[in-house]
Amino acid sequence: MFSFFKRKKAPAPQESVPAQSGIPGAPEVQDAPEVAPVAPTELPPGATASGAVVPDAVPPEMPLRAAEPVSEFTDGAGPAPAGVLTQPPDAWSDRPDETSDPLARLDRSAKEPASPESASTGSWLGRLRRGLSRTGQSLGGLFSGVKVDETLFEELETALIMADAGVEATEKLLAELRARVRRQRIEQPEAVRAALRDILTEHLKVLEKPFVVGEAAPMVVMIAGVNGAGKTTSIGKLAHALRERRASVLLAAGDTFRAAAREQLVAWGARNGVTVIAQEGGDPAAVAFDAVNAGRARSADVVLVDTAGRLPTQLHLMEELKKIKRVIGKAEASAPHEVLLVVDGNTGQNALAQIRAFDAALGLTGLVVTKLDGTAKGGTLAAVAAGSQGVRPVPVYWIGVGEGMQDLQPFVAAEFADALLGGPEAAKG
Ligand SMILES: Nc1nc2c(ncn2[C@@H]2O[C@H](COP(=O)(O)OP(=O)(O)OP(=O)(O)O)[C@@H](O)[C@H]2O)c(=O)[nH]1
Repeated sequence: MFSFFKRKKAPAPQESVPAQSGIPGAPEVQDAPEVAPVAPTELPPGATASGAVVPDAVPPEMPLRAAEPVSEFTDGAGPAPAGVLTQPPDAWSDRPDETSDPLARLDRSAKEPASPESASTGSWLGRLRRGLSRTGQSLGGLFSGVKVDETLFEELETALIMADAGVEATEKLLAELRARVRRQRIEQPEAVRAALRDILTEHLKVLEKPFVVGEAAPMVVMIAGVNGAGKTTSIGKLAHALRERRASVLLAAGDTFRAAAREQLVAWGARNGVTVIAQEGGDPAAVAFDAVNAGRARSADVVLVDTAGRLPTQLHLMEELKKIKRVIGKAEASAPHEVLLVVDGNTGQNALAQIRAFDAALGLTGLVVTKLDGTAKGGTLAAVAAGSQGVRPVPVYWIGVGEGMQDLQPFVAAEFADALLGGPEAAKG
Protein backbone atom coordinates (compact mmCIF):
# COMPACT_ATOMS: atom_id res chain seq x y z
CA MET A 1 0.00 0.00 0.00
CA PHE A 2 1.01 3.52 -0.55
CA SER A 3 2.48 5.45 2.29
CA PHE A 4 2.62 9.17 2.58
CA PHE A 5 5.95 10.64 3.31
CA LYS A 6 6.45 13.19 6.01
CA ARG A 7 10.12 13.97 6.21
CA LYS A 8 10.68 16.47 3.49
CA LYS A 9 8.49 19.25 2.38
CA ALA A 10 7.18 19.12 -1.16
CA PRO A 11 8.16 22.01 -3.43
CA ALA A 12 6.08 25.08 -2.79
CA PRO A 13 3.55 25.80 -5.51
CA GLN A 14 4.40 28.50 -7.98
CA GLU A 15 2.42 30.64 -10.30
CA SER A 16 -0.09 29.07 -12.60
CA VAL A 17 0.66 28.37 -16.22
CA PRO A 18 -0.55 31.09 -18.58
CA ALA A 19 -3.96 30.24 -19.90
CA GLN A 20 -4.21 28.94 -23.38
CA SER A 21 -5.97 31.35 -25.60
CA GLY A 22 -9.23 30.72 -27.30
CA ILE A 23 -9.73 27.12 -26.24
CA PRO A 24 -12.61 27.06 -23.79
CA GLY A 25 -16.06 27.00 -25.19
CA ALA A 26 -15.16 26.83 -28.83
CA PRO A 27 -12.67 24.07 -29.26
CA GLU A 28 -10.83 24.05 -32.49
CA VAL A 29 -10.82 20.44 -33.51
CA GLN A 30 -8.19 19.11 -35.81
CA ASP A 31 -7.43 15.62 -36.87
CA ALA A 32 -4.16 14.26 -35.69
CA PRO A 33 -1.73 13.70 -38.49
CA GLU A 34 -0.97 10.17 -39.53
CA VAL A 35 1.80 9.22 -37.21
CA ALA A 36 4.34 6.55 -37.80
CA PRO A 37 4.79 4.45 -34.72
CA VAL A 38 8.22 4.58 -33.20
CA ALA A 39 9.97 2.15 -30.98
CA PRO A 40 9.48 2.95 -27.36
CA THR A 41 12.51 3.29 -25.19
CA GLU A 42 12.90 1.81 -21.79
CA LEU A 43 14.97 2.81 -18.84
CA PRO A 44 16.04 -0.38 -17.13
CA PRO A 45 15.76 -0.51 -13.39
CA GLY A 46 18.49 1.42 -11.69
CA ALA A 47 19.77 3.07 -14.85
CA THR A 48 20.40 6.75 -15.06
CA ALA A 49 18.40 8.53 -17.67
CA SER A 50 21.38 9.46 -19.76
CA GLY A 51 21.93 7.23 -22.68
CA ALA A 52 19.86 4.36 -21.39
CA VAL A 53 17.89 3.62 -24.53
CA VAL A 54 16.77 0.04 -24.65
CA PRO A 55 14.25 -0.62 -27.38
CA ASP A 56 13.00 -3.94 -26.15
CA ALA A 57 9.63 -5.24 -25.13
CA VAL A 58 8.02 -3.49 -28.06
CA PRO A 59 4.38 -4.41 -28.33
CA PRO A 60 3.64 -6.27 -31.56
CA GLU A 61 1.23 -3.61 -32.77
CA MET A 62 3.99 -1.00 -32.73
CA PRO A 63 6.22 -1.79 -35.70
CA LEU A 64 9.83 -0.91 -35.26
CA ARG A 65 11.19 2.09 -37.05
CA ALA A 66 14.25 4.14 -36.48
CA ALA A 67 13.78 4.93 -32.83
CA GLU A 68 13.08 8.49 -31.97
CA PRO A 69 14.04 8.47 -28.34
CA VAL A 70 11.69 9.79 -25.78
CA SER A 71 13.06 12.75 -23.89
CA GLU A 72 12.73 13.78 -20.32
CA PHE A 73 12.33 17.29 -19.07
CA THR A 74 12.60 18.48 -15.59
CA ASP A 75 13.63 22.07 -15.89
CA GLY A 76 10.93 23.46 -18.10
CA ALA A 77 13.56 24.55 -20.58
CA GLY A 78 11.65 23.02 -23.44
CA PRO A 79 12.30 20.02 -25.61
CA ALA A 80 15.80 18.62 -25.72
CA PRO A 81 17.40 18.06 -29.10
CA ALA A 82 15.87 15.11 -30.85
CA GLY A 83 17.53 11.87 -29.97
CA VAL A 84 18.89 13.00 -26.65
CA LEU A 85 17.72 11.70 -23.36
CA THR A 86 18.39 14.52 -21.00
CA GLN A 87 19.64 13.80 -17.55
CA PRO A 88 17.15 15.15 -15.09
CA PRO A 89 18.70 17.22 -12.33
CA ASP A 90 18.34 14.45 -9.83
CA ALA A 91 14.64 14.47 -10.32
CA TRP A 92 14.00 11.75 -7.81
CA SER A 93 16.45 12.76 -5.17
CA ASP A 94 13.73 14.61 -3.35
CA ARG A 95 11.57 11.54 -3.19
CA PRO A 96 11.04 11.39 0.52
CA ASP A 97 11.51 8.27 2.54
CA GLU A 98 8.57 6.10 3.35
CA THR A 99 7.23 6.19 6.81
CA SER A 100 5.03 3.65 8.44
CA ASP A 101 2.06 5.93 7.92
CA PRO A 102 -0.13 3.70 5.80
CA LEU A 103 -2.60 6.24 4.52
CA ALA A 104 -3.94 4.94 1.27
CA ARG A 105 -6.54 7.50 0.46
CA LEU A 106 -5.71 10.71 -1.22
CA ASP A 107 -8.09 13.04 0.41
CA ARG A 108 -7.92 16.44 1.98
CA SER A 109 -7.44 15.05 5.45
CA ALA A 110 -4.24 13.33 4.35
CA LYS A 111 -2.77 16.51 3.01
CA GLU A 112 -0.22 18.67 4.70
CA PRO A 113 -0.84 22.13 3.36
CA ALA A 114 2.17 23.45 1.51
CA SER A 115 1.03 27.03 1.34
CA PRO A 116 -1.38 29.40 2.99
CA GLU A 117 -3.63 29.15 -0.04
CA SER A 118 -3.84 25.40 0.14
CA ALA A 119 -4.47 25.64 3.84
CA SER A 120 -7.57 27.64 3.18
CA THR A 121 -10.47 25.41 2.31
CA GLY A 122 -12.55 28.56 2.27
CA SER A 123 -10.75 29.95 -0.73
CA TRP A 124 -11.49 27.07 -3.11
CA LEU A 125 -14.93 26.44 -1.66
CA GLY A 126 -15.65 30.12 -2.10
CA ARG A 127 -14.61 29.89 -5.74
CA LEU A 128 -16.84 26.85 -6.21
CA ARG A 129 -19.72 28.65 -4.56
CA ARG A 130 -19.19 31.83 -6.50
CA GLY A 131 -18.77 29.82 -9.69
CA LEU A 132 -21.84 27.75 -9.14
CA SER A 133 -23.75 30.79 -8.01
CA ARG A 134 -24.31 31.48 -11.70
CA THR A 135 -26.35 28.30 -11.54
CA GLY A 136 -27.39 28.94 -7.98
CA GLN A 137 -28.71 32.41 -8.69
CA SER A 138 -31.71 30.88 -10.31
CA LEU A 139 -31.88 27.95 -7.91
CA GLY A 140 -30.77 29.50 -4.65
CA GLY A 141 -32.58 32.76 -5.31
CA LEU A 142 -35.97 31.05 -5.40
CA PHE A 143 -36.27 30.61 -1.68
CA SER A 144 -36.30 34.20 -0.54
CA GLY A 145 -39.59 35.78 0.51
CA VAL A 146 -41.86 33.18 -1.07
CA LYS A 147 -44.63 30.90 0.11
CA VAL A 148 -44.12 27.15 0.10
CA ASP A 149 -46.69 26.22 -2.52
CA GLU A 150 -46.98 24.70 -5.97
CA THR A 151 -45.54 27.82 -7.60
CA LEU A 152 -42.26 27.29 -5.73
CA PHE A 153 -42.06 23.68 -6.91
CA GLU A 154 -42.73 24.72 -10.49
CA GLU A 155 -40.03 27.37 -10.34
CA LEU A 156 -37.60 24.87 -8.85
CA GLU A 157 -38.40 22.47 -11.65
CA THR A 158 -37.65 25.10 -14.28
CA ALA A 159 -34.44 26.17 -12.53
CA LEU A 160 -33.15 22.60 -12.28
CA ILE A 161 -33.84 21.98 -15.97
CA MET A 162 -32.14 25.29 -16.85
CA ALA A 163 -29.15 24.20 -14.76
CA ASP A 164 -28.88 21.12 -16.99
CA ALA A 165 -29.90 18.66 -14.29
CA GLY A 166 -31.94 16.80 -16.91
CA VAL A 167 -35.49 15.50 -16.73
CA GLU A 168 -34.81 12.28 -14.80
CA ALA A 169 -32.88 13.94 -11.98
CA THR A 170 -35.26 16.89 -11.80
CA GLU A 171 -38.31 14.64 -11.49
CA LYS A 172 -36.65 12.41 -8.91
CA LEU A 173 -35.40 15.30 -6.79
CA LEU A 174 -38.71 17.13 -6.84
CA ALA A 175 -40.76 14.02 -6.09
CA GLU A 176 -38.63 13.43 -3.01
CA LEU A 177 -38.80 17.08 -2.02
CA ARG A 178 -42.58 17.24 -2.31
CA ALA A 179 -42.91 14.07 -0.25
CA ARG A 180 -40.58 15.38 2.45
CA VAL A 181 -42.27 18.79 2.61
CA ARG A 182 -45.62 17.05 3.01
CA ARG A 183 -44.38 14.51 5.53
CA GLN A 184 -42.53 17.03 7.69
CA ARG A 185 -45.12 19.80 7.19
CA ILE A 186 -42.40 22.22 6.09
CA GLU A 187 -43.70 25.77 5.77
CA GLN A 188 -40.58 27.91 5.64
CA PRO A 189 -38.79 28.37 2.29
CA GLU A 190 -35.36 28.15 3.98
CA ALA A 191 -36.35 24.76 5.36
CA VAL A 192 -37.29 23.69 1.81
CA ARG A 193 -33.84 24.78 0.63
CA ALA A 194 -32.25 22.73 3.42
CA ALA A 195 -34.39 19.71 2.52
CA LEU A 196 -33.44 19.98 -1.15
CA ARG A 197 -29.78 20.30 -0.19
CA ASP A 198 -30.01 17.03 1.77
CA ILE A 199 -31.86 15.27 -1.04
CA LEU A 200 -29.39 16.53 -3.66
CA THR A 201 -26.47 15.46 -1.47
CA GLU A 202 -27.88 11.95 -1.22
CA HIS A 203 -28.49 11.94 -4.96
CA LEU A 204 -24.91 13.00 -5.75
CA LYS A 205 -23.30 10.58 -3.27
CA VAL A 206 -23.12 7.91 -5.94
CA LEU A 207 -20.47 10.04 -7.66
CA GLU A 208 -18.34 10.50 -4.55
CA LYS A 209 -15.31 8.26 -4.42
CA PRO A 210 -11.85 8.81 -2.98
CA PHE A 211 -8.88 8.65 -5.28
CA VAL A 212 -6.87 5.80 -3.84
CA VAL A 213 -3.15 5.72 -4.46
CA GLY A 214 -0.85 2.89 -3.60
CA GLU A 215 -2.50 -0.29 -4.71
CA ALA A 216 -0.16 -0.53 -7.70
CA ALA A 217 3.39 0.63 -8.17
CA PRO A 218 3.42 2.64 -10.20
CA MET A 219 -0.23 3.53 -10.39
CA VAL A 220 -0.84 4.44 -14.03
CA VAL A 221 -3.51 7.04 -14.72
CA MET A 222 -4.60 7.71 -18.29
CA ILE A 223 -6.35 11.01 -18.95
CA ALA A 224 -8.64 11.68 -21.93
CA GLY A 225 -11.19 14.24 -23.04
CA VAL A 226 -12.34 16.56 -25.77
CA ASN A 227 -10.22 19.49 -26.91
CA GLY A 228 -9.79 22.20 -24.34
CA ALA A 229 -11.60 20.36 -21.53
CA GLY A 230 -8.69 21.06 -19.22
CA LYS A 231 -6.74 17.79 -19.37
CA THR A 232 -3.21 19.16 -19.27
CA THR A 233 -4.06 21.76 -16.65
CA SER A 234 -5.76 19.11 -14.51
CA ILE A 235 -2.72 16.84 -14.80
CA GLY A 236 -0.54 19.72 -13.61
CA LYS A 237 -2.84 20.34 -10.67
CA LEU A 238 -3.11 16.64 -9.90
CA ALA A 239 0.66 16.29 -9.95
CA HIS A 240 0.77 19.13 -7.46
CA ALA A 241 -1.86 17.50 -5.23
CA LEU A 242 0.07 14.22 -5.31
CA ARG A 243 3.37 15.92 -4.58
CA GLU A 244 1.78 17.71 -1.64
CA ARG A 245 0.94 14.28 -0.34
CA ARG A 246 4.53 13.14 -0.79
CA ALA A 247 3.87 10.92 -3.77
CA SER A 248 6.48 10.71 -6.53
CA VAL A 249 5.00 11.45 -9.92
CA LEU A 250 6.01 11.00 -13.55
CA LEU A 251 4.20 12.76 -16.38
CA ALA A 252 3.83 11.38 -19.90
CA ALA A 253 3.22 13.93 -22.65
CA GLY A 254 0.95 11.71 -24.70
CA ASP A 255 -0.37 14.67 -26.68
CA THR A 256 2.29 14.33 -29.34
CA PHE A 257 0.08 16.12 -31.83
CA ARG A 258 0.09 19.61 -30.38
CA ALA A 259 3.58 20.93 -29.57
CA ALA A 260 2.14 23.54 -27.23
CA ALA A 261 0.47 20.81 -25.19
CA ARG A 262 3.84 19.15 -24.66
CA GLU A 263 5.41 22.43 -23.65
CA GLN A 264 2.49 23.14 -21.35
CA LEU A 265 3.00 19.80 -19.62
CA VAL A 266 6.74 20.35 -19.37
CA ALA A 267 6.02 23.68 -17.69
CA TRP A 268 3.68 22.02 -15.21
CA GLY A 269 6.34 19.37 -14.61
CA ALA A 270 8.91 22.07 -13.85
CA ARG A 271 6.57 23.80 -11.43
CA ASN A 272 5.98 20.57 -9.58
CA GLY A 273 9.54 19.32 -9.81
CA VAL A 274 8.54 16.15 -11.62
CA THR A 275 9.97 14.51 -14.72
CA VAL A 276 8.07 14.63 -17.98
CA ILE A 277 8.52 11.94 -20.60
CA ALA A 278 7.94 13.50 -24.00
CA GLN A 279 8.63 13.05 -27.67
CA GLU A 280 8.41 15.38 -30.63
CA GLY A 281 5.69 14.00 -32.87
CA GLY A 282 5.51 10.24 -33.04
CA ASP A 283 3.17 7.77 -31.48
CA PRO A 284 1.48 8.71 -28.23
CA ALA A 285 1.25 5.02 -27.34
CA ALA A 286 5.04 4.80 -27.51
CA VAL A 287 5.38 7.71 -25.10
CA ALA A 288 2.89 6.12 -22.72
CA PHE A 289 4.67 2.77 -22.96
CA ASP A 290 8.02 4.33 -22.22
CA ALA A 291 6.64 6.37 -19.35
CA VAL A 292 5.19 3.31 -17.63
CA ASN A 293 8.53 1.53 -17.91
CA ALA A 294 10.39 4.61 -16.68
CA GLY A 295 7.92 4.91 -13.81
CA ARG A 296 8.50 1.32 -12.82
CA ALA A 297 12.27 1.62 -13.16
CA ARG A 298 12.28 4.62 -10.86
CA SER A 299 9.72 3.34 -8.38
CA ALA A 300 7.39 6.22 -9.12
CA ASP A 301 4.15 6.13 -7.18
CA VAL A 302 2.04 7.56 -9.98
CA VAL A 303 2.43 7.93 -13.75
CA LEU A 304 -0.01 10.43 -15.30
CA VAL A 305 -0.49 9.98 -19.05
CA ASP A 306 -1.82 12.99 -20.97
CA THR A 307 -3.53 12.44 -24.32
CA ALA A 308 -4.52 14.76 -27.15
CA GLY A 309 -8.02 16.19 -27.16
CA ARG A 310 -10.53 14.54 -29.48
CA LEU A 311 -14.24 14.40 -30.15
CA PRO A 312 -16.01 11.07 -29.75
CA THR A 313 -17.16 11.41 -33.35
CA GLN A 314 -13.55 11.26 -34.58
CA LEU A 315 -13.53 7.52 -34.72
CA HIS A 316 -9.92 7.08 -35.79
CA LEU A 317 -8.81 9.21 -32.85
CA MET A 318 -10.97 7.16 -30.53
CA GLU A 319 -9.23 4.08 -31.93
CA GLU A 320 -5.92 5.75 -31.18
CA LEU A 321 -7.02 6.19 -27.55
CA LYS A 322 -7.94 2.52 -27.30
CA LYS A 323 -4.51 1.68 -28.66
CA ILE A 324 -2.80 3.87 -26.05
CA LYS A 325 -4.72 1.99 -23.38
CA ARG A 326 -3.80 -1.39 -24.86
CA VAL A 327 -0.13 -0.47 -25.15
CA ILE A 328 -0.04 0.75 -21.54
CA GLY A 329 -1.36 -2.70 -20.66
CA LYS A 330 1.56 -4.23 -22.52
CA ALA A 331 4.03 -2.26 -20.46
CA GLU A 332 2.25 -3.26 -17.25
CA ALA A 333 -0.48 -5.89 -17.37
CA SER A 334 -2.61 -4.36 -14.62
CA ALA A 335 -2.41 -0.84 -16.05
CA PRO A 336 -3.91 1.63 -16.61
CA HIS A 337 -5.28 1.54 -13.10
CA GLU A 338 -7.40 4.63 -13.61
CA VAL A 339 -8.84 5.98 -16.85
CA LEU A 340 -10.10 9.49 -16.25
CA LEU A 341 -12.25 11.63 -18.50
CA VAL A 342 -11.84 15.37 -18.09
CA VAL A 343 -15.12 17.16 -18.69
CA ASP A 344 -15.60 20.90 -18.98
CA GLY A 345 -18.24 21.88 -16.42
CA ASN A 346 -19.70 24.34 -18.92
CA THR A 347 -20.54 21.59 -21.36
CA GLY A 348 -24.00 20.91 -19.97
CA GLN A 349 -26.00 17.99 -21.31
CA ASN A 350 -23.40 17.25 -23.99
CA ALA A 351 -21.19 16.02 -21.15
CA LEU A 352 -23.46 12.97 -20.97
CA ALA A 353 -22.72 12.07 -24.59
CA GLN A 354 -19.00 12.55 -23.94
CA ILE A 355 -19.04 10.32 -20.88
CA ARG A 356 -21.04 7.64 -22.71
CA ALA A 357 -18.72 7.61 -25.72
CA PHE A 358 -15.42 7.66 -23.83
CA ASP A 359 -16.76 5.10 -21.37
CA ALA A 360 -17.70 2.78 -24.24
CA ALA A 361 -14.25 3.18 -25.79
CA LEU A 362 -12.09 3.05 -22.67
CA GLY A 363 -14.09 1.88 -19.67
CA LEU A 364 -13.77 5.00 -17.55
CA THR A 365 -12.96 4.72 -13.87
CA GLY A 366 -13.48 8.36 -12.98
CA LEU A 367 -14.19 11.94 -14.02
CA VAL A 368 -12.49 15.26 -13.48
CA VAL A 369 -14.99 18.08 -13.92
CA THR A 370 -13.27 21.38 -14.65
CA LYS A 371 -14.18 25.06 -14.75
CA LEU A 372 -16.75 24.88 -11.99
CA ASP A 373 -15.51 28.30 -10.92
CA GLY A 374 -17.84 29.83 -13.48
CA THR A 375 -20.68 27.80 -14.89
CA ALA A 376 -24.43 28.12 -15.17
CA LYS A 377 -24.65 24.41 -15.85
CA GLY A 378 -23.74 23.06 -12.46
CA GLY A 379 -26.73 20.74 -12.50
CA THR A 380 -25.10 18.43 -15.03
CA LEU A 381 -23.64 16.23 -12.31
CA ALA A 382 -27.17 15.57 -11.04
CA ALA A 383 -27.96 14.24 -14.52
CA VAL A 384 -24.84 12.03 -14.42
CA ALA A 385 -25.81 10.72 -10.99
CA ALA A 386 -29.30 9.93 -12.29
CA GLY A 387 -27.88 7.96 -15.21
CA SER A 388 -29.65 10.27 -17.66
CA GLN A 389 -29.55 9.36 -21.33
CA GLY A 390 -28.06 5.97 -20.55
CA VAL A 391 -24.91 7.36 -18.97
CA ARG A 392 -23.17 5.30 -16.32
CA PRO A 393 -22.73 7.30 -13.11
CA VAL A 394 -18.94 7.38 -13.34
CA PRO A 395 -17.41 8.66 -10.07
CA VAL A 396 -16.17 12.23 -9.95
CA TYR A 397 -12.77 12.15 -8.33
CA TRP A 398 -11.85 15.77 -8.79
CA ILE A 399 -13.34 19.12 -9.59
CA GLY A 400 -11.49 22.06 -11.11
CA VAL A 401 -12.29 25.45 -9.62
CA GLY A 402 -9.73 27.69 -11.29
CA GLU A 403 -6.53 27.80 -13.29
CA GLY A 404 -4.10 27.79 -10.39
CA MET A 405 -2.07 24.96 -8.96
CA GLN A 406 -4.34 24.54 -5.94
CA ASP A 407 -7.54 24.63 -7.90
CA LEU A 408 -8.25 20.93 -8.06
CA GLN A 409 -10.26 19.52 -5.21
CA PRO A 410 -11.85 16.18 -4.36
CA PHE A 411 -15.54 16.06 -5.18
CA VAL A 412 -17.67 16.07 -2.05
CA ALA A 413 -21.40 15.73 -2.67
CA ALA A 414 -22.47 17.82 0.32
CA GLU A 415 -20.16 20.70 -0.58
CA PHE A 416 -21.29 20.63 -4.17
CA ALA A 417 -25.00 20.58 -3.27
CA ASP A 418 -24.44 23.38 -0.82
CA ALA A 419 -22.64 25.52 -3.40
CA LEU A 420 -25.24 24.77 -6.05
CA LEU A 421 -28.21 25.74 -3.95
CA GLY A 422 -26.78 28.96 -2.66
CA GLY A 423 -28.32 30.23 0.54
CA PRO A 424 -26.80 31.63 3.68
CA GLU A 425 -24.00 29.04 3.95
CA ALA A 426 -22.96 29.35 0.34
CA ALA A 427 -22.96 33.11 0.49
CA LYS A 428 -20.18 33.00 3.10
CA GLY A 429 -17.71 31.49 0.54
N1 LIG B 1 -11.37 28.76 -14.99
C1 LIG B 1 -10.85 27.55 -15.18
N2 LIG B 1 -10.10 27.31 -16.27
C2 LIG B 1 -9.58 26.09 -16.44
C3 LIG B 1 -9.82 25.04 -15.52
N3 LIG B 1 -9.18 23.93 -15.98
C4 LIG B 1 -8.57 24.29 -17.14
N4 LIG B 1 -8.82 25.58 -17.42
C5 LIG B 1 -8.37 26.35 -18.58
O1 LIG B 1 -8.91 25.77 -19.74
C6 LIG B 1 -8.03 25.98 -20.84
C7 LIG B 1 -7.75 24.66 -21.53
O2 LIG B 1 -7.05 23.84 -20.64
P1 LIG B 1 -6.03 22.73 -21.15
O3 LIG B 1 -5.51 22.04 -19.94
O4 LIG B 1 -5.06 23.26 -22.13
O5 LIG B 1 -7.03 21.78 -21.93
P2 LIG B 1 -6.69 20.44 -22.71
O6 LIG B 1 -7.88 19.57 -22.50
O7 LIG B 1 -5.39 19.88 -22.29
O8 LIG B 1 -6.62 20.99 -24.20
P3 LIG B 1 -6.20 20.20 -25.54
O9 LIG B 1 -4.83 19.65 -25.30
O10 LIG B 1 -6.26 21.23 -26.61
O11 LIG B 1 -7.20 19.15 -25.77
C8 LIG B 1 -6.79 26.64 -20.26
O12 LIG B 1 -6.92 28.02 -20.46
C9 LIG B 1 -6.88 26.32 -18.78
O13 LIG B 1 -6.23 27.27 -17.98
C10 LIG B 1 -10.64 25.31 -14.36
O14 LIG B 1 -10.93 24.47 -13.51
N5 LIG B 1 -11.12 26.59 -14.25
